[in-house]
Amino acid sequence: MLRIVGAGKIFNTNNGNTKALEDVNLTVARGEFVSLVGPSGCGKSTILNIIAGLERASSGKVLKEGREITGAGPDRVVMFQEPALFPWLRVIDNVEYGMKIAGIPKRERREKALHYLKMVHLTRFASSYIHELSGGMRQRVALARALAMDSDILLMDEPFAALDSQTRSILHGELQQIWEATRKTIIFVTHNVEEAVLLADRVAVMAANPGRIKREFEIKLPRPRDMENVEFVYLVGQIMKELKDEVEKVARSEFDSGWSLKKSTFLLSPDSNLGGSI
Ligand SMILES: Nc1ncnc2c1ncn2[C@@H]1O[C@H](COP(=O)(O)OP(=O)(O)OP(=O)(O)O)[C@@H](O)[C@H]1O
Repeated sequence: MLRIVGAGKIFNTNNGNTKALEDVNLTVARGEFVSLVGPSGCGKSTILNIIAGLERASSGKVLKEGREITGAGPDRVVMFQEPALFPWLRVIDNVEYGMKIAGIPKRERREKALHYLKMVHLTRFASSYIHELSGGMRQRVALARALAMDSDILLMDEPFAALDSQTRSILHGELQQIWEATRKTIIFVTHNVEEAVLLADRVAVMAANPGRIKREFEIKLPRPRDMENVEFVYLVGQIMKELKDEVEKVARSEFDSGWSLKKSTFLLSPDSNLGGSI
């Protein structure tokens, strides 16, 4: 069980202090898949970084199995939008890299790397270099590398945002299979409400200025989920509605006066991906 208890975060910058998070409370059960959605700048990445131990909360705390997280650890792995792979290493060596740093013996890490490359269907490309792969394949290498660390928590920060919708859809399928096979706890940040509802057990909607959790939606639809299912569409609509005020609030503070967000722009965006707006 992972518990964020009353977490706040203040960044001190040259332009003064930014209150990025205030009183964030979130509990994630072992093996649960939780998505975080919210307007741009509401602190989604900051929450992931605090859980990862890459940032310290200014107030409150994060507990994992009752123990306070005070720094980074191999039990929590982060996966970013840009896969950050080493171009001079082959695919297999990229997957092995973290294990090598962790001091895992060569034979064991090779076996594990092959196991996870198989899971992301990239065995054939084990000896390829990164520039020879498409964006989707690179992100699958990053996923294999993250899985190979054997962490029990996978923190994913908009991992598929840069991919085209077909590739993203394939990766959704793979991620669901992997999650079902490994039962890792996943916290998944996305701007795409459909993606959140498709994958998660629970969607936490955040508010901005300061960042906090506004509402949580349990997604009880059976898997694999059908995006055209009436209940699916209804849930996406409900979450979008919850977000709309927040997105408007942020947009108003960022745009000129007189700006307004048309309802149609918001609800009818092609794949519920509100891009930079949320
Ligand atoms: N290292 C930092 N130093 C100063 N301010 C920061 C730092 N990191 C984040 N912030 C600020 O904290 C707030 C939350 O940022 P964060 O990146 O967590 O939001 P986000 O919801 O992930 O945004 P987006 O959806 O645009 O990626 C923003 O106002 C941001 O400018």
